[in-house]
Amino acid sequence: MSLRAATRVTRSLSGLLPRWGHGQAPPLLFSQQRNNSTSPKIRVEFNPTSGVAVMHMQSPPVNSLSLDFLTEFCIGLEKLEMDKGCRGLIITSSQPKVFSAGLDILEMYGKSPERCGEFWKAVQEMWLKLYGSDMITIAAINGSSPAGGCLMALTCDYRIMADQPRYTIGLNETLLGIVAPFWFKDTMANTVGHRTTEMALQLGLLYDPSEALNVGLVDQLVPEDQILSAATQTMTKWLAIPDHARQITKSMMRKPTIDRLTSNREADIQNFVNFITKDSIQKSLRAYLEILKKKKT
Ligand SMILES: CCCCCCCCCC/C=C\CC(=O)SCCNC(=O)CCNC(=O)[C@H](O)C(C)(C)COP(=O)(O)OP(=O)(O)OC[C@H]1O[C@@H](n2cnc3c(N)ncnc32)[C@H](O)[C@@H]1OP(=O)(O)O
Repeated sequence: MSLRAATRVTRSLSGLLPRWGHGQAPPLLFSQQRNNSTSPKIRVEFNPTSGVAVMHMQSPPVNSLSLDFLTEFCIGLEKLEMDKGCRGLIITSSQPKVFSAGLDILEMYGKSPERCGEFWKAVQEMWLKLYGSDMITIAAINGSSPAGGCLMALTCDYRIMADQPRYTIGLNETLLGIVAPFWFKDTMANTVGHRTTEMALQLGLLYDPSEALNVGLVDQLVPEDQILSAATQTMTKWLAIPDHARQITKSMMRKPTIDRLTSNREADIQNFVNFITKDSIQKSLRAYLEILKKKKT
């Protein structure tokens, strides 16, 4: 069953699910340990000669954005940002078929409000650091990239996607019964425009690569085995622009969007915590997780 179809089933399933109290975890049916491995979730290769770093996301099975992942990602990004020799960053995945599955649903399910707040702060931090980066950032999207994974790609300066029709990308939050926050919406609207964003967000559209190229969600499609060489070629063009002029221009374009979150950070965390810990939302997330599990059987 496709996830789209599966999500329709979520709605009919939800009435059958048991109720549980606010902030109280229902019985754990899912492995909550999966992302607790101590092996690095990010591998960075930096070439001092070209001034370009490649960040490989390697958090099995699907590079979901857990608190640990986001913390490691931000530390890696900060180190590169502070290195004056590093001018460009390519972000890609080492996991087969998936760029990133988006936010780790297990971080939003059955967790205390405090933990949810800590998690959301890390999501904000990732976006603020990447959207505001002085480096040239290119997403080499070599797999599916729903929701938070799409946000991560949108946050870069340029997106190259593997031309593989079974891969999809988009902000599909509404399909899970959740709402993309205003800064997800702003990031998408800044890329593809208001009308496309309005429709895509309401319908939770996941685009295949050609559709994504058509609406401007990605900038280029290439065969999967050429994705890193294409990203390197594009990087070379961008590196030819004087850094200070490019950085000031980038900041001019992005600052109003960044300021909007920066000046509302605490309220945004509170909104997230209030929303995600609601019984009805927890119920949708639980049903969605069950469907993801059942997909295999
Ligand atoms: C009023 C306004 C207030 C605003 C409040 C804010 C509200 C919250 C906003 C939240 C914003 C963003 C949300 C997200 O990013 S939610 C995540 C959305 N992601 C998805 O829907 C993707 C789901 N996954 C997939 O579609 C597929 O897994 C895949 C990525 C296409 C890969 O397919 P696959 O066939 O290769 O792998 P699959 O068998 O499905 O999965 C392998 C295992 O990974 C688990 N898994 C998949 N995705 C996630 C995930 N996002 N989090 C946690 N775990 C995930 C899956 O369950 C399998 O597990 P297991 O191997 O069976 O144990």
